[in-house]
Amino acid sequence: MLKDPSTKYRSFKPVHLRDRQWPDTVLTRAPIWLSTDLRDGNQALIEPMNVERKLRMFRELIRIGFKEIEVGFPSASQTEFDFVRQLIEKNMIPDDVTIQVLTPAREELIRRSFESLKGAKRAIVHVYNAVAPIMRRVVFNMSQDQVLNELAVKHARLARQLADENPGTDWRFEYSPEMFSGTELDFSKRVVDAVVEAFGATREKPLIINLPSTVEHSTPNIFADMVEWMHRNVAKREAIILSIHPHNDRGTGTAAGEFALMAGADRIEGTLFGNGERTGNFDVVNLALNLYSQGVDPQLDFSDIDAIRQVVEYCNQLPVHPRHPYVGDLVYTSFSGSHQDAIKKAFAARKEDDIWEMPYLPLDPKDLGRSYEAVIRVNSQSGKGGISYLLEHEYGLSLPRRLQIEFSQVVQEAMDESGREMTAEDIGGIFTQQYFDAQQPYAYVAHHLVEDSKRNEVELSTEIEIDGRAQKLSGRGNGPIDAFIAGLSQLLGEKIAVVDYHEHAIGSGADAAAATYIELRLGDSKALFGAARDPNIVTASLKAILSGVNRALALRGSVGERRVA
Ligand SMILES: CC(=O)SCCNC(=O)CCNC(=O)[C@H](O)C(C)(C)COP(=O)(O)OP(=O)(O)OC[C@H]1O[C@@H](n2cnc3c(N)ncnc32)[C@H](O)[C@@H]1OP(=O)(O)O
Ligand SMILES: CC(C)C(=O)C(=O)O
Repeated sequence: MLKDPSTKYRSFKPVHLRDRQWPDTVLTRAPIWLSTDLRDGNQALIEPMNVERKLRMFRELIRIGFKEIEVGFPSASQTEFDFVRQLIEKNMIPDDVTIQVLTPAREELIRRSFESLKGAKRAIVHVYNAVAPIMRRVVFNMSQDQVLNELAVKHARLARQLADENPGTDWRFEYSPEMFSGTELDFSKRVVDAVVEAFGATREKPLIINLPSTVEHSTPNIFADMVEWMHRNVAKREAIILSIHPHNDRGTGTAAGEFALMAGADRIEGTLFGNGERTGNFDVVNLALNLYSQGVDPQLDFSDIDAIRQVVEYCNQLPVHPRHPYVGDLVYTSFSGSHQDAIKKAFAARKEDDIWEMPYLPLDPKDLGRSYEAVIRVNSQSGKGGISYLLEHEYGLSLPRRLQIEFSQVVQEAMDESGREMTAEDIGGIFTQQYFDAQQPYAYVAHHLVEDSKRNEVELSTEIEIDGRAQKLSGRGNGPIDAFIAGLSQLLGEKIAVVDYHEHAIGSGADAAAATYIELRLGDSKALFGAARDPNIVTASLKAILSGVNRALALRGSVGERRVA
């Protein structure tokens, strides 16, 4: 019988931390950020960045506001080495930015890394070695004590010594017990305590201890428990800047990062949009904007997020997914009808300085340089709310509710036929064709209005065309609409009843026009709308009536039977 294949896996173990504090913590300030786009991100690319792409990324990271940037792995290749040299020799590192380089705990590679940093004003040398049982057993064939002494402590001392031999640079150090998330906590603590001593870290000159979930293999609360355990148990917490470096193998890298900061970490390493090994590194943009959406200044500038995405896509030669948090093409877009309706109503109710409270939109797209136009898009899942939102935002047409319902059926039919998404332009085109252009067979030409103030009435003379032939009409009434309806009813030989009337201005000043929507009933037909726009408000009303009559006749299929006086 076949064995259940899942039995080859082992579940992760909980951490015994009964009085854990992190679940009740709220993040109220930005962490220290380190971008590792140029190192961990770069080492995961199909084609690693050349110097030109690395420079482009470096400049973008500075523009965004990163103050610590891991610029490479200079002992890995000449390109990596040359890039670090170029930054230093061409004086390209701003005074408030510190570059960092990564090196394994291996003598020749540490020496080469120091060589690459010659002449730097400031630098962080980041040394790592794996500490997990699997690596001790199958890669190093070393005991815990050997890993601690022969890899970690020995190379920490070497790095310290090389720094002392090059006093022209303001050196800082970082140590990562690689695969921390898969290592016994008491062993990680032993290694960290020993390395803190080897570097001679103090409160004044702290060591960055970076705890990676090199591979994420537990729920994010477990990683947070491990970080809190370290935060509370390391011997010299005051001499440590506690950093974390989550990956995203289980899809919970962001949660792991947030929880670990709540658990006591001061600093976090990640990449823009989460590029990195396998399913990626921790996504800095994701956390920064999560903080921002809670009213916390992330100290990083994502106000033109699409421009940043373009640079990242160019440098990494990898696309960002359309549903990627905060940046994807579709993340501020609502297709479903009830969502569109709620967004439309909330935008209408919102005042300029209100707290952002918007259904289905956790963050104001404008803050990231995105526009509201993309918020609502229309397909077969959409309803009247989205359709009328687009007409209002793109064309300034504010349809009355019953016309919204009537028009959404017209759009639905068109969509069922085409089976594709409708753009604002498509919808504007359908509305124009259905309502504004409904001037056949009856078309407005001119009118003359005389007010009879004694009788409180008006007399309206109108010239229209019927299938291109001129026709004069006249009528009296309590206003121009009433008077026109009287004349037109006589011409048609049918009663025209006005059910509803709405009018509003579009634009202002010399370019202003009136938009008029009139719901009417021709004879015993069902009520429907006509609509028109015109700089003259009376003309707009008369055209809207003709639009309604023409639409009613077309619907009835009785155009041929109309009576002409
Ligand atoms: C989780 C992380 O992201 S860590 C960063 C990983 N990033 C990278 O590896 C990208 C850049 N790396 C490289 O360019 C290369 O791998 C280098 C320069 C680091 C090393 O290259 P090489 O010497 O050719 O070794 P290789 O790439 O095969 O790495 C494995 C070797 O390093 C050894 N090694 C790793 N760490 C150590 C250490 N601290 N001390 C001694 N040996 C070590 C391994 O045991 C293995 O040796 P073996 O081949 O004798 O079994
Ligand atoms: C070197 C360390 C920080 C690393 O990249 C990892 O463990 O993922």
